[in-house]
Amino acid sequence: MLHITKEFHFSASHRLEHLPSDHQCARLHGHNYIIELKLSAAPDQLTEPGFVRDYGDLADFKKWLDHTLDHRHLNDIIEDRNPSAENMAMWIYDQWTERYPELSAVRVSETDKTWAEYRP
Ligand SMILES: Nc1nc2c(c(=O)[nH]1)N=C([C@H](O)[C@H](O)COP(=O)(O)OP(=O)(O)OP(=O)(O)O)CN2
Ligand SMILES: [Zn+2]
Repeated sequence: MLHITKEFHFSASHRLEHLPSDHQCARLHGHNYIIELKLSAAPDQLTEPGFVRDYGDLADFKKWLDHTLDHRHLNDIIEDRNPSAENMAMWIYDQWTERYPELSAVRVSETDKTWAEYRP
């Protein structure tokens, strides 16, 4: 298998529910998020130029990210689940798997030390 990844950045606020009230993440705070999309294909499925998919095709995702999540309060956008990094990774995967059938994983970083990954 061949795998490609591209990373995207946005900033947003959130507040995590179901945590003890003294947990720091129960309070309103923000992150400079990094999202990584991973796309995969078998060698015989590469496009003629030898791509899993042209990185440039992911411009749609960047536009959506800027419009939907950048400088927003995530609790207002992702209404059906707590906006943890894990839930964000699953939510983004579900929104984009139809548009990019080669999508194999979504990774979400909230801080420079943490990553959550969804790989169905
Ligand atoms: N498994 C998860 N744990 C935590 C999540 C999450 O989404 N999934 N989210 C948070 C907070 O929103 C935030 O990311 C804080 O993370 P944390 O690493 O605990 O915070 P710090 O940067 O302050 O950690 P230091 O160890 O002090 O650098 C919390 N947990
Ligand atoms: Zn947080």
